[in-house]
Amino acid sequence: MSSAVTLRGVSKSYGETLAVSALDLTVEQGEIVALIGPSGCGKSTLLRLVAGLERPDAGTVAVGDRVVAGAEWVPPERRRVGLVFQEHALFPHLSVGDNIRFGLDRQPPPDQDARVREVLDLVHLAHVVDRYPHELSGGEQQRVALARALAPRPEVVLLDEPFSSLDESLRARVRADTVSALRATGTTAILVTHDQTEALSIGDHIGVMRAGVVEQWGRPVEVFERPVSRFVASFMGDADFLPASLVDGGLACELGLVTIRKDVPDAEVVVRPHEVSLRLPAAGVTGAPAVVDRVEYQGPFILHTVRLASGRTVRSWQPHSVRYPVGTEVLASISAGIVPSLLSGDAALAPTPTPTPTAHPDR
Ligand SMILES: Nc1ncnc2c1ncn2[C@@H]1O[C@H](COP(=O)(O)OP(=O)(O)OP(=O)(O)O)[C@@H](O)[C@H]1O
Repeated sequence: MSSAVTLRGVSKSYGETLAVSALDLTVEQGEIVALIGPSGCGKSTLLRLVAGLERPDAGTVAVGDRVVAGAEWVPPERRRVGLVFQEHALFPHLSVGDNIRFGLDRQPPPDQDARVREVLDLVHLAHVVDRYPHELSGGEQQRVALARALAPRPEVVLLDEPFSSLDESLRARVRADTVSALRATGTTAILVTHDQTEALSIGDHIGVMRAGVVEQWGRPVEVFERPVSRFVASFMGDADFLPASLVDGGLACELGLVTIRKDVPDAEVVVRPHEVSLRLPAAGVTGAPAVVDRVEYQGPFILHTVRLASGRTVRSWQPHSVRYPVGTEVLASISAGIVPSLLSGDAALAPTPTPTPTAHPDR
């Protein structure tokens, strides 16, 4: 598979601020990539560098096989890059059809008309071709913006928080329409988002950015289940950190044995709320004694925060039907089949051999 976008050693500063720092990135053709990271980490700057709205101070940017920044400079309008921003940025005085036709001015008018119909069909908005932007809902405007970006058949579409101005239920629908339009046309896309669920659900790859660099690049499951650092573990979902110590069978945290390896005495264990089981004490039930400290109703789940004997707390999602009142004594353990990530300092350790699922240091 050939690359659609390649960045090599790309840096960009604004005065004293290093927005993007010696960054390497390869996006394959047809992929949807989600970039996520805290505010100010350089996500939008990266998109602007690919679009040609900024020039890199160092490094090269290529779109397809063509270098567009670095040794060469190709202006934005000749990069075959489509843009969709948070603010829909449609021309208010042009109809939907003319907004889309705007980027097709080099094609004969009959071809333009056919393409306008085609891209509006893709986003299920053929019926609004003659309306003006103010006659559309926010979600419709965003889908028209996508149609306009797709119309000239770009090599890559860059989407900068395209759904963030939409309310939650609409966002899910527009997101699904966007993904299916991108997939149907095989268009490569780089999407900037603040929303972890969005990144995990639509990215073929996710780049977790921090301070101008991509701290982890991986498939959603890798980024979520095998974070490379404390930062990624805490940024991509809720995580609690428990110190581990050496016991007879390997390395254990307060919730039980986590690995048979013994070579990392100062490790910490990363546990997420869906990985922690809580059960009421009974014969044959094992786990670390804990007391329910806080209970939050979260719709499909009930988040329980429990205090362990050490005074540390961990969170556990319980199904809708289970709600232990504050003060309930429970036994907490890492759910069967879960292999928690381990940290040494701020860096993750490579995946480790697992203990037998029932092992617990207290029993
Ligand atoms: N035109 C500019 N002039 C000066 N500084 C800038 C400019 N654009 C961005 N920056 C700075 O560069 C850094 C990266 O900004 P960027 O907009 O790329 O971050 P971001 O990750 O997209 O943030 P957000 O999620 O808040 O949109 C920030 O510190 C920002 O203040």
